[in-house]
Formats: sequence, structure tokens, C-alpha cells
Amino acid sequence: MNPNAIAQSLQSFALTGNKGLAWLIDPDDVRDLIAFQELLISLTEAPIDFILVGGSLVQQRNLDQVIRSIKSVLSDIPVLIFPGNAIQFSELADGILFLSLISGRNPDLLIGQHVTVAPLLAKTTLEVLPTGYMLIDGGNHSSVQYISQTLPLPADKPELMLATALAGKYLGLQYFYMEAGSGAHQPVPASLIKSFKKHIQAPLLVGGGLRDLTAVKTAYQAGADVVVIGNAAASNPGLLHEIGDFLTTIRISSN
Ligand SMILES: CC(C)=CCC/C(C)=C/CC/C(C)=C/CC/C(C)=C/COP(=O)(O)OP(=O)(O)O
Ligand SMILES: O=P(O)(O)OC[C@@H](O)CO
Ligand SMILES: [Mg+2]
Repeated sequence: MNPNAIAQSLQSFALTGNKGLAWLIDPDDVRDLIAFQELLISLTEAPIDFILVGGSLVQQRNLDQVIRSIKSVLSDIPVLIFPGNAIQFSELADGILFLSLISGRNPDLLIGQHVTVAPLLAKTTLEVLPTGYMLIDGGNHSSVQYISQTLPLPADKPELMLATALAGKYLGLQYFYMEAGSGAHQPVPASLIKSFKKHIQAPLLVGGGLRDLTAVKTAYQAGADVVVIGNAAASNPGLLHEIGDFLTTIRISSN
């Protein structure tokens, strides 16, 4: 496999204006492997660009098993670790979002966990994607906020988000993830996404509280390159098909 395949794919979304779809699987939610395999099989036709695997907590040691299951059914979709901490590491993944929580001031999540896992990463072929992770206030307390013990960026202060993102860019971060928090009451506002994209060309992932196609379209129209769907995919896997149909239509009409 091309060692930069994921980076190139993310860059091409940002360069071409094509839109991407990522499905977030929390390994803690995978308790019944047979039901999980059935869910994967039901999604073989959905045009999912990336599968993210991770969570704020680790309650079971099943990361390898979950990735093996994904690979056995959806072998062509890159699997990226979306780590809450350095424990969430598997050589079976294709890449890792090497998150630095730049909206916060917790050194362990800016550089600490990274030092712990870097020597292991150096021994693998995982693609490492240096990513500025910005937690945005989604109207409720998220697991990320609690676990990280950090304050989210205010949702109505684009200038604070932009200063943070620019600092991340100048530090060399190449990808950005605007996160309202899993299950956010309000997703990241379009105004923040627009403000980011007006000033920064880097690929932008947006997630947290995107529950329906309307919310996803709003994020795309504002400039999100990739949207991340977690909870809503678990309660309604049909949403991934709906987004897929929408993407197929816009990809055809832009050709
Ligand atoms: C680079 C390495 C190894 C670690 C970086 C670790 C960092 C910066 C973490 C940021 C803070 C954090 C706790 C992120 C978690 C992100 C994540 C996987 C969220 C998924 O959603 P959950 O927060 O698990 O949602 P639920 O509460 O719905 O389970
Ligand atoms: O579970 P949801 O609300 O879709 O959030 C997805 C992701 O952004 C969480 O890290
Ligand atoms: Mg979780």
C-alpha cells in the first residue's frame, strides 16, 4: 500500500472540494462481535472513506479484534486510530490521527501521550497524521472535555478558534479536527468552519452531534472536507447510506 495514501486522500478532499465521510466506531460499544459483523456487512455498499476507531475511555481490550473484524468485511477502507490516549494503539490499523489537543492546555494531551507511543509507532508502517484537535463548546459537557480536563473553545468566538488553528499550523500540524464532542447538543457552527476555511487550506474534519443529513450538508457547505459520524451511525446506520447517496449525487454533478 502507498505509505502516504491516507495523507494524499485527505489532501485531495481539501484541494478538489470533494467531500469525505468517516465513520467513528468506539471499540467499547462493540460487545457482540456477530452483531458487529452484520452491521459491517450491511454497510459494504456505503461510500465510507475512512473508519475511525477510538474513544475517550478504554473499558475493554478489544481494539485488535475490532480492527480485524472491520478488515475482514470492509478491507478497502482505511482504518485510522482516533486515540483518547496512548493505550489505544494497534498495528492492524492503517494510520493514526496523531492528535494534539490544541484547544486545551493539558500538556499530556499536547505532547505527553505522544512521547509514550512514538517509539512504538516508529516500528510500524502506520501512517501518522499530525492533527490539531480543537474541542468546540457543543452546549453540553462532552466526554472529551471531562477526560481531558480542558475547556472547549467558545462556539461564538471564531477569532479564538482561528488563532488556535493558526498556531497549530505554524507548529507544523497538517490536519485539523473540529470536534463538538460525541453526542453534542449543537454541532460545530457553520460560522466556525467557514472562518477556518477562509484562512487555512489544510484538510478539515468536523464531528460531534451530526445527527441527520441536514446537519451534515450544513457542515459540508460551510467547508468541512470530511464529516465524522459516530452515535448517529450506531442508532441509525441508514444515515451513512443517506450521506453516501448525497455524496454520489454531488460527485456525479461535479464531473
Ligand atoms: C496521539 C496520542 C496517542 C494520543 C493523543 C490523545 C489526545 C490528544 C486526546 C485528546 C482528548 C481525548 C480524550 C480525545 C478522545 C477523542 C475520541 C476518541 C472521541 C470519541 O468519542 P467519545 O468521547 O469516546 O464519545 P462517547 O462519550 O460518546 O463514548
Ligand atoms: O458521536 P458523534 O456525536 O457523531 O461524534 C463523532 C465524533 O466527532 C466524536 O469524537
Ligand atoms: Mg466513547
